[in-house]
Amino acid sequence: MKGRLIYLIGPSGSGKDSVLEAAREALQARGVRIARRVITRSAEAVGESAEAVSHDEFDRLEANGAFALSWRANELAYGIPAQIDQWLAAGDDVLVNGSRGYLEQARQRYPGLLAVLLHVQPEVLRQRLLTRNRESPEQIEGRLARNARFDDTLDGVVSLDNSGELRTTVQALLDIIEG
Ligand SMILES: Nc1ncnc2c1ncn2[C@@H]1O[C@H](COP(=O)(O)OP(=O)(O)O)[C@@H](O)[C@H]1O
Ligand SMILES: O=P(O)(O)OC[C@H]1O[C@H](OP(=O)(O)OP(=O)(O)O)[C@H](O)[C@@H]1O
Repeated sequence: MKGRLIYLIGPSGSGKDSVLEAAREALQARGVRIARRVITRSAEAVGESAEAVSHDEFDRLEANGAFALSWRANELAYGIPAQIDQWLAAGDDVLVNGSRGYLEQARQRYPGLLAVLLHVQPEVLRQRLLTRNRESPEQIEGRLARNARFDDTLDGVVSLDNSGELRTTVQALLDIIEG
């Protein structure tokens, strides 16, 4: 039986990376694989959950079919390694840190995907982006402005609130996955 693609999305700063890291052990214990993204972001700004490459290297990888999914946003390019198709074919569930803007394309390739939309209250979101201190103030404003395009427009997604404690969100995510 084929595995299920779990496609975690939400505004920049809503906590996708944090939730993935906090849930990593529990997910692995349940046999859920977590895809490591490839991103054209500077190496210092990428942790365990992503690999940094140059724009040229990204384009080369993409042209060579290295990605199951790839998209561009926030002046960056993001790729999900093609290896996830082997995991899914072997029957494993796979969790990816996805993009709202790319949801429909992802659905076309993986019709049965489970989309989980992380959200936090707007004032909390701005504060978290500022506290994270990874982007410039202009880039933060750009990311907040990008959200307006997605308000209430995402069909067929399960909502997951991350306004409170991380461990509460992790438990709720595990509940969603276990259905
Ligand atoms: N539940 C939470 N409570 C408090 N801070 C959080 C919570 N979730 C995430 N954060 C913080 O918010 C910031 C953005 O989280 P991050 O995981 O980088 O978001 P994303 O990957 O969606 O952009 C980080 O500084 C992170 O430590
Ligand atoms: O279409 P959107 O839903 O707006 O998503 C666009 C991209 O922004 C986020 O990544 P980003 O590199 O910004 O990671 P971050 O969320 O950790 O900031 C998200 O994971 C997507 O890759």
